Amino acid sequence: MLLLISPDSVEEALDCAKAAEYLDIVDVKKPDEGSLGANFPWVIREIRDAVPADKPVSATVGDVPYKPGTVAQAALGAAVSGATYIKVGLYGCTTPEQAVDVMRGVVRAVKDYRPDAFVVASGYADAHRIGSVNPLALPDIARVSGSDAAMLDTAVKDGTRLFDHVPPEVCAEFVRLAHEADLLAALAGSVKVGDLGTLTRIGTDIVGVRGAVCQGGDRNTGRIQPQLVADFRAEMDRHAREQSAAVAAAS
Ligand SMILES: O=C[C@H](O)COP(=O)(O)O
Repeated sequence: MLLLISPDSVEEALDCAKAAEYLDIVDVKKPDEGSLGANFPWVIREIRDAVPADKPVSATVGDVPYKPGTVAQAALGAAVSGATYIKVGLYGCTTPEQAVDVMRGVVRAVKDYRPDAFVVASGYADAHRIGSVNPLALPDIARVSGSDAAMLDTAVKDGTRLFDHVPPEVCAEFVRLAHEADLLAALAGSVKVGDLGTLTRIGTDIVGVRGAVCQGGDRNTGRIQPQLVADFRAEMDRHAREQSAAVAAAS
């Protein structure tokens, strides 16, 4: 499982850089503009310059409306600014057809510019609260649009968490559908260390976190702490070892 960490500024990205050996992807966002709020192009560029070259930089394009042209242009902006993972939060899409429209535009805009870029179609575990597409529709939206990964995060950061809205067995189905479509499955939403056993067991490919590695567990007022990133990774590695041992014992 890969660890994606979301700093909200160049300063926090520098703290991520101190913990670079423990994380896999640095994800640029602007939490005060929403769960997948987009940051400025110059911030993406500065963060790209600040973190080690072998760590991919991801950028969120926003909690986007159903406006395929607008979103495609914004996604290209993130790629031009140095992001190689482009994450789109399909907030304003109420049907899978609308979501596919948006993601097709993003895939074309991004991959025409940079064929090796990685496009992530993100929905929301708490989609029922915002009238957005059903979480289990995301793998097919990603497949049909030519995206590389399907993701779930939470739209409303009010202390409720991924598993409060999409229980583990439904997350497992999400992962299964993504793998069946040859996509990576990414899960986030106030994930805590205690969730790592389940996320590992169901085969999650990427776990995205912010709050869990911020001081006091607070994604808004706390800053990312390199030691908390190291601790989180240690738990991920422990669960991965236990999972491998269990699989070996069962075979
Ligand atoms: O993409 C990951 C998100 O930033 C998760 O943030 P969170 O762990 O505070 O919900």
